[in-house]
Amino acid sequence: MDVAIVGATGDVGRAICGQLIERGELGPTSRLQLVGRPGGSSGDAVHGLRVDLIDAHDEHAPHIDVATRPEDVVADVIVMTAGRTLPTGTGRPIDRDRLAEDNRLVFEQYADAIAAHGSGHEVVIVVSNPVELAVEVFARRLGRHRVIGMGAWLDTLRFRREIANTLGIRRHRVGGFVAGQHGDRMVPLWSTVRLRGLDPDERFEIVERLRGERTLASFVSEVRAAKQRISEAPGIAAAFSAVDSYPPDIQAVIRPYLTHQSGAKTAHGTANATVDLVRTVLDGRDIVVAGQVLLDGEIELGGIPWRGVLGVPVAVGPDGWSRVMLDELAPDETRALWEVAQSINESLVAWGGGAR
Ligand SMILES: NC(=O)c1ccc[n+]([C@@H]2O[C@H](COP(=O)([O-])OP(=O)(O)OC[C@H]3O[C@@H](n4cnc5c(N)ncnc54)[C@H](O)[C@@H]3O)[C@@H](O)[C@H]2O)c1
Repeated sequence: MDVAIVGATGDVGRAICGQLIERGELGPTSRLQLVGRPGGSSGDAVHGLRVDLIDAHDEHAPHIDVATRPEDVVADVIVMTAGRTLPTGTGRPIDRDRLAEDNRLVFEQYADAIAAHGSGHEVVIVVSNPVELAVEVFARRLGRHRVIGMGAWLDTLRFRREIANTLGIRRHRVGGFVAGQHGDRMVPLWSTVRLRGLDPDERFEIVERLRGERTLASFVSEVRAAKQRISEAPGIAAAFSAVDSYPPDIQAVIRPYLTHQSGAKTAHGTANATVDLVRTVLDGRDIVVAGQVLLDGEIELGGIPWRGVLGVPVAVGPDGWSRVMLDELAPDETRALWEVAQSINESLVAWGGGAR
């Protein structure tokens, strides 16, 4: 199987290339295509990146080649990680509208080229922000089931890690999903949390303790207040310490926010979640992950079959996602998901993404 990384020379793109090879997801008979921007600095840098990756991993590297035109992108799985990112630096405002304006053209350029020149079977994993806009643009051109945004899976892994960390166990013992919009408007689905090795009563008791009296009705305002408080910390180390005092779902939003703001960005965690999804597609079996997908009535929100991009648990296999895997949710979860879903559709219209 072949994988293409659009935006390979960016921070996230490089980390994905490294992890794909180091984790052994692409054997010597596979192909890794590094895609750079025609005329941009990445158009030159992809050639250098290719040599550097071969230098590092010659014994087990896949065949690595380069493309600098959207119409030359060829692979079974295409990872979209090109485009502008949110600025780093503490206290910098987050302007998603501006990001959407800049990146929409990049998304359209690649989506149009893949629709015109591709095999018709590629699965696209979207990393670039705003994830919801990119999913909308690619899904409308390539077909809904072949496009998965990885933001909900990254949010899910962060939520599981914060729960695991609070309990002093490893992340692989924690199950459960995050839905909604990637980032601040994620919806942590506490009702889906599972703890390996514990029976339902024990789990219920632990979740109650971790969560306290809170419901998702206060989640957005809690995140806002937490961000404000950590921004007032006397330094970055103090700000990271302050994060430890919050419940796991709030930590899952503000710790990566602070990581990005610190200037370190979140390239390795993002790459890990992306490579998970690539492996899931290459694996050949249906596996349940969370992802941003374009829904066409698969779930009901606000009493109507919902249409629009939303992060939900989905079964993913070699042809993309096939089914939404949501059992009955708690009332506060349904409500939060509905509010977020409406807000995403409004944003997509404002960003010219063409939500129905
Ligand atoms: N979904 C997530 O969880 C998540 C997490 C982190 C970053 N991101 C997003 O991923 C994207 C990349 O982040 P980064 O930190 O690697 O940014 P970066 O600035 O380091 O890299 C972006 C890369 O995209 C390339 N690029 C820009 N336009 C291009 C085009 N038309 N064709 C090919 N390449 C092009 C640039 O040359 C650069 O190499 C951003 O949109 C960022 O917001 C998403």
